[in-house]
Amino acid sequence: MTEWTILGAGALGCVMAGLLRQRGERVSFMLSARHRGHFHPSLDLITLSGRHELIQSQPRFPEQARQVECLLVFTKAYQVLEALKGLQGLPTTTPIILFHNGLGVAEQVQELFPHNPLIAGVSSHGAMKEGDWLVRHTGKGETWLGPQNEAAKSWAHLVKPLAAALGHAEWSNDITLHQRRKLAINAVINPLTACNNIYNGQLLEPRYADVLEQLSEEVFQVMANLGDTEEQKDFRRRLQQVIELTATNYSSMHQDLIHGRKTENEYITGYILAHAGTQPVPVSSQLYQEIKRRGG
Ligand SMILES: NC(=O)C1=CN([C@@H]2O[C@H](COP(=O)(O)OP(=O)(O)OC[C@H]3O[C@@H](n4cnc5c(N)ncnc54)[C@H](OP(=O)(O)O)[C@@H]3O)[C@@H](O)[C@H]2O)C=CC1
Ligand SMILES: CC(C)(CO)C(=O)C(=O)O
Repeated sequence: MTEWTILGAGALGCVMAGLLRQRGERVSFMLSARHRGHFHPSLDLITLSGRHELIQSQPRFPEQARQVECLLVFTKAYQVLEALKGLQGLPTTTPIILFHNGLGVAEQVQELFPHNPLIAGVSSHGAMKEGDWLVRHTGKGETWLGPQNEAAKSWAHLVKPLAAALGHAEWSNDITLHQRRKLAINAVINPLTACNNIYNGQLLEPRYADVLEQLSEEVFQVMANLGDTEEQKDFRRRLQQVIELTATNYSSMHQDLIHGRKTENEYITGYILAHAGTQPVPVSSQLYQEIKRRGG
């Protein structure tokens, strides 16, 4: 049985580790230097039904990269490269699966590990960190995997154990489409909620109707120019659904900004700006600059 090594023991990485362990999968965590010399307690996973489950896993450090069989990367987009640079001993046959939000990182990972199967993952599970080694699974979602290079094309079988553990996992040969569709939602909800200091559901208040409309239009047009054939009404319906489903949540960008952490602005709204071409994207530009100005 393959051992899944999780790089990024944060909210989502810990929930995924917990779900895999619950199905009897072998799981280890590739930890950052700050965990060295510390006692590594069991992970306390609060399930969707509110039950606490203690999860045992194997701690590992970068010098053990040679032993990694399958690497699942759950760091923030801006942490991926730094975290992977420490794993130069990784066997060239080990698949690397990137789960961060936003786009633009995989190309750099490909340069760093040109021979490894490189897979993109898109997950809509919800996870929240409530303390040290204490995470809450806040929402069950879909998980899509797909190849980012030639070497990855023969790894579709990975979805079978993942589907058994996560409830859903599917392989898509057009994973970029899934990534862009998720990014489009994030590019509307995240910067608007972060800059206005509101939870997701407040976007449906009449005072945000105009800006929501303008930003949705900008993001939709950029994606359409990139070749996405989704109709605008379907995009708006999807957006509305996510806002309603996550109405009481603060978006990840809101939480990062309010806690003084770096955001994924560069990989979400930055991606929209970088791919706008000649299309004007004034709302995205303004939000991008505002988040930067506030240190995010
Ligand atoms: N949370 C959610 O519900 C969802 C999140 N996502 C996406 O998944 C990604 C992860 O999100 P989330 O789990 O919330 O983020 P977190 O910040 O909770 O987790 C990231 C983790 O990565 C670890 N990390 C950073 N650098 C390194 C390194 N060099 N070596 C080892 N570990 C490292 C951090 O550990 P340390 O503290 O030790 O530095 C941290 O625990 C993001 O891109 C997010 O947008 C996608 C869907 C849902
Ligand atoms: C879907 C959404 C917007 C939920 O808050 C999200 O993915 C995020 O906050 O990053």
